[in-house]
Amino acid sequence: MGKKRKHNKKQRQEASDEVNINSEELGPEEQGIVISRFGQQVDIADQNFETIRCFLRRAKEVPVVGDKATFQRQEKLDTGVLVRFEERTSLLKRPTPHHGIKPVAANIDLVALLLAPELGFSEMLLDRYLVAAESSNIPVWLVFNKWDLLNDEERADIQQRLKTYQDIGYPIYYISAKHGDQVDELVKDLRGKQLLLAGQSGVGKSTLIKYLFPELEVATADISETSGLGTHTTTASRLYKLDDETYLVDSPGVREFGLWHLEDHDIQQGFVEIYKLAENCKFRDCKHIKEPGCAVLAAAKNGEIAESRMKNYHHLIQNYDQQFS
Ligand SMILES: Nc1nc2c(ncn2[C@@H]2O[C@H](COP(=O)(O)OP(=O)(O)OP(=O)(O)O)[C@@H](O)[C@H]2O)c(=O)[nH]1
Ligand SMILES: [Zn+2]
Repeated sequence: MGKKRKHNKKQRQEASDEVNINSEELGPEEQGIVISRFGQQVDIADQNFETIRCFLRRAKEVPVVGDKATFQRQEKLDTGVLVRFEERTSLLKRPTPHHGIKPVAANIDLVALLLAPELGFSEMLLDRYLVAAESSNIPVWLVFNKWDLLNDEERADIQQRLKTYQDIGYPIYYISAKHGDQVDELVKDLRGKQLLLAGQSGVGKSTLIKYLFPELEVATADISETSGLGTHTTTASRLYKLDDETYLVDSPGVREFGLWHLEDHDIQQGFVEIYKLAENCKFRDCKHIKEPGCAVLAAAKNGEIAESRMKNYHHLIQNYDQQFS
């Protein structure tokens, strides 16, 4: 009985999809980029970066912000239909509370991780973010914001601490999003990337977006008003265009991805300078805790690995061992 009802519901759903998607009324195929998703609908920006709300043709297709999409317009309805999306160069996924994994942003080729002084800049949190980004195989740039709040002595201290990361190979920028200091330099280097803005609450992500897109509030209001479809909540991911080849994704779902659960192998590979040395360890499954013939421990002893990085690596790997094995 219950089964039958479900079936009928499915048929009704299919019938209503037919109403929305009448192939005779569809325009030619066009290329665009997914800028936001709301359940079974997506906002796609066309070649002029004008937004069109599109329906998904099949429920199994799950486009996310950043996907390159082919769509067709339904002129009469002022909407469109997503036809397909291209193969992705990267896919950032988020764990869900019940051990599931949810895709959140596609084709991200750089994470710009914002840091700020007054939240108590912490190497531990930074290392967690780096491990999470490395596990998705996405390069990270460190962007230290609110530089205007620091005096010379404080600046020297932060620069000294971040030098460890520069030496490992992470590019570092010092900016003030509020006043626009050094932001243009950062943006120049970002050209050609599809980047994700990440960082703890309060580091200044919205302030940076507002500086880069002064018209933002107008644009956002336009979309929800003219479409009249679905809800445009502040929790939706969003893609902004900096220029024809540079896009910025702000996704509240992944802003704080440094706080997610980390797997053992993520931790081992996520400390890139440690991982590089690990191939010289005597045991292939060496965790560099106290194993004999450990090349990492030997390098740490010689000062080739920064003390704080080694300490944080040990802290993470041992805590997770205790918790999950
Ligand atoms: N002095 C100074 N303050 C800044 C700067 N950037 C941001 N702030 C301030 O820091 C506070 C938090 O900034 P937001 O942009 O809201 O931070 P956020 O990262 O978007 O925070 P969430 O939305 O919670 O994720 C605000 O009061 C900003 O005015 C800066 O460069 N210098
Ligand atoms: Zn080892």
